[in-house]
Amino acid sequence: MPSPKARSSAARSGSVPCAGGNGRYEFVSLSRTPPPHLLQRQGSDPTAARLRASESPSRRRGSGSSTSSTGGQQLPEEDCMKLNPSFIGIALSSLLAIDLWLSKRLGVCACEDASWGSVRPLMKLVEISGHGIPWLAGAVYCLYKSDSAAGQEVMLNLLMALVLDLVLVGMMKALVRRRRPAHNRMDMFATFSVDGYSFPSGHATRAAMCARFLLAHLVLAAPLRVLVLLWATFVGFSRVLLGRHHVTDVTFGFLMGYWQYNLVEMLWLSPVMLQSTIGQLQ
Ligand SMILES: CC(C)=CCC/C(C)=C/CC/C(C)=C/COP(=O)(O)O
Repeated sequence: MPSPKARSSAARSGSVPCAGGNGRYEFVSLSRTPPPHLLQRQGSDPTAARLRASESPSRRRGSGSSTSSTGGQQLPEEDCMKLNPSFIGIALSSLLAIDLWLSKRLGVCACEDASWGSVRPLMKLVEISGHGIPWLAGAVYCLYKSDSAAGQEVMLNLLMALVLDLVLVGMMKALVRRRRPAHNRMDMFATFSVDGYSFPSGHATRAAMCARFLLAHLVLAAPLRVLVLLWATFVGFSRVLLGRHHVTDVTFGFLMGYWQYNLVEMLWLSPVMLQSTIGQLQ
């Protein structure tokens, strides 16, 4: 075995230890051509195979053929590519690892025994405030009760926005099929089958979209506008605290909800348009 000192100097010089035929370790430089006796052994040595695989693609291409020939062994190019992860691949798996770790650390209300388990009932109230059913019921009730054409128009479009949100989030969840965090307890009120999936958070999309909708179409005093923004933020944050979602599910949910409001504005249903559509149908 090399001494720790030998190992650290090897790391500095860009060389790696490799088991020699007599059981002793020898050092091979990654930047220089290995001596012939080692080249021969690399053909069947797994350590050497890893070294070849981690060689940069440009160096491999430099060999002038679609196969790398080292020590007389022909190695298919695709095999090397599989073992040599791209920068984007490494960045994505690092982000995923941070996401899993952070989501687990923040899931402090995931059950009653968790560190903030006592506030779980309060978090579940926040969860209900962002659920689809109260929002749909509220929009239908306000549409029915509204006696002005402008009020009816706004409520009709809110209803359309809520249905659009359910459809888009359902499609996205079915497409991505990311599992909810392992520490989540599936005790949610009224869910669809796709709600078994985690990405994106439907509560976060709805909170972001409805907050934008209310701020744009209701005349609210400044403290109420701040309250709407705080509510939307808290709904998203509570998803992670309850252990329902990963941080990235909520972040993406907010972005998607923000964008969904743009779509609602584009598809805005006006009374004139509705009348002409109904006229065409008759
Ligand atoms: C009228 C009707 C069919 C309403 C359906 C409303 C409904 C069940 C919405 C699902 C809301 C929900 C549980 C979304 C999941 O949110 P995440 O934040 O956990 O993704």
